[in-house]
Amino acid sequence: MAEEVEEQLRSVNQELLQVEEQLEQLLERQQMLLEQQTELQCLLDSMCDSKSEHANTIGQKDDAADSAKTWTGTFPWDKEADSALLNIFGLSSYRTNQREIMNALLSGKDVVVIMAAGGGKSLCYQLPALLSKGTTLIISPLLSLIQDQVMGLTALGVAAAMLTSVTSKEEEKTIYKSLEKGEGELKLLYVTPEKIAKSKRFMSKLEKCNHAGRLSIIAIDEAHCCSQWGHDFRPDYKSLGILKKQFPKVSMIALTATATARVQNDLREMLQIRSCVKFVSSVNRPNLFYEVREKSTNTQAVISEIADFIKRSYKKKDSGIVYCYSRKECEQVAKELCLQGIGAAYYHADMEPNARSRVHHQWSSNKLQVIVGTVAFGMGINKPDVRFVIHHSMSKSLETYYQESGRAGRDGLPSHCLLFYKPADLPRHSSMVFHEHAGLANLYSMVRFCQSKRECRRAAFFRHFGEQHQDCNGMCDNCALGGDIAEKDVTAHAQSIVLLVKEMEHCDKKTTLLQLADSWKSRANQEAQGRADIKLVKDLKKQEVEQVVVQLLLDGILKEVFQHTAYATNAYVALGSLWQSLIHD
Ligand SMILES: Nc1ncnc2c1ncn2[C@@H]1O[C@H](COP(=O)(O)OP(=O)(O)OP(=O)(O)O)[C@@H](O)[C@H]1O
Repeated sequence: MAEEVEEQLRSVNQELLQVEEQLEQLLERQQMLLEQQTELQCLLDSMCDSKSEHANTIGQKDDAADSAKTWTGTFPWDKEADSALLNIFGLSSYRTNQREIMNALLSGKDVVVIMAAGGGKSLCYQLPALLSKGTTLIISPLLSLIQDQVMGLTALGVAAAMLTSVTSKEEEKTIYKSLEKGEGELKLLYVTPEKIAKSKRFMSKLEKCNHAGRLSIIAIDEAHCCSQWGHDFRPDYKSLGILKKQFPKVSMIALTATATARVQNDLREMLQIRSCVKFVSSVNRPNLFYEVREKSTNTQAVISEIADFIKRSYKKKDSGIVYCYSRKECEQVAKELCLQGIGAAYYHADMEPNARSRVHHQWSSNKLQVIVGTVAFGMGINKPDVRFVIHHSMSKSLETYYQESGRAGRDGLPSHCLLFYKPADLPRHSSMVFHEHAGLANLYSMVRFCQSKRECRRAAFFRHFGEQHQDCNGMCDNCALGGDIAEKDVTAHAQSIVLLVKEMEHCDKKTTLLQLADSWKSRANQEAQGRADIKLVKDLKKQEVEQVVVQLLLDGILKEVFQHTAYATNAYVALGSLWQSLIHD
């Protein structure tokens, strides 16, 4: 009798365990669906926004949704603006939306600008700053970016200054006098967001400047840094919401090259400019050719392929950038490229600032053909004639990749963006971004881009940024060469990989992505001995098995889990919530 009860108890316990497991899986699935729901709602909102913007152009009046068309007419400052454009900036005409943005801003509107890398965002606040009475405040995330801008403006004879960690006490005094008492001319003042977040003294001077009617415009550069959903969230940007509260009458302009619908909504919310005028230019860069190549597991072979590509395609030694994942890789790749006769030098955050700016300067002045950098070689690069950007490893998100590759061809001439991808690069990336908000989701969108052998690369960008599809004109590998793909049905392989993980989990064994691919391949080959139905396994190369595993991760059938050791975060593979449907299909 007791044995029977014990047996029943065991069975109930077992079923309870299964129920708990299923509950956990359902909760995860719920979380994933909730995130998707928010994402889709944002996308829908932004579509409605642009619909009402369109309605506005054909006659309906809606203050919150003005369109570019509203801002094309004649304005009192036209003459003065045209003259400053030519005589100060040396430019003969406006680029798309620049004039309209200026008109909206000078009419007292708050403005959000999404404009592709190299589109000419700076002019959108610099020109209005010169036409306005008083000082324009610009918040920008990086010291180097600020230094470049102030140097450029000063060379044009514009009264620009910055308040940063490298500003001398003397300069600071002059700037504060100008803000407080209007002494001396100060048209543009650049600060980092920390100044707004942490300096009460600065905020009180700004208050006085505004009180005297001398704070004309507030510009937020790289505004995607406001959003946790963006690829480069900066906590100090969170405090910028105070600006609209404190200076409600001062027009604000927020600018970025990349913002999904969700990021756009987020930054409008954060900056308290919900009823702003939005100017969204296309993310399309028609002159860039996008290509993803399979990356060899042999380090030397990858570098040789990069060197061959550069030597064969750019006989005139045109400028280029090679992005690497780590500082060590940067140094190694630069050294190898030099050995293969290419003028290259590395650039990363571990270098002396002087050495870094020397390398940057040599490259900018064409004394050096290739700069091999980490992400530290980032914002503020405005060399127009970069003919190629090569990624030795993928970026951590599609937005980051769009920005980095977008440094090619800012002059509008044909340029090449080449990315080397191998599935084995995923684990080190994922353990790096795991702690970031939406880090894994952003990384997976990058991996989807790399894994795809069919979809137009541009279409992936359009979808990601919620934009309508435009013709690629054969300017990506999948459109240009898409016909030659050999298809393999890997359903059976995928199912047996999932079963292997299930078995491992049952025995409480952990496995990394690469170990899993390895152990599955050797086991499957053993099983295949003498069995016709699983012969296919032998057809798969190791990289292809890894690709199948990665695809299972992207589809949520497998998931990455992370564990801390004393030294590192290790990524393991576990079963995701959809495994049952895969097994039972
Ligand atoms: N109207 C114009 N006519 C010709 N060139 C222009 C015009 N406006 C801007 N440019 C040039 O385009 C280049 C890019 O401008 P800017 O640095 O403002 O781009 P950006 O949109 O801020 O790019 P990023 O996001 O990469 O920083 C600069 O060299 C600038 O002088």
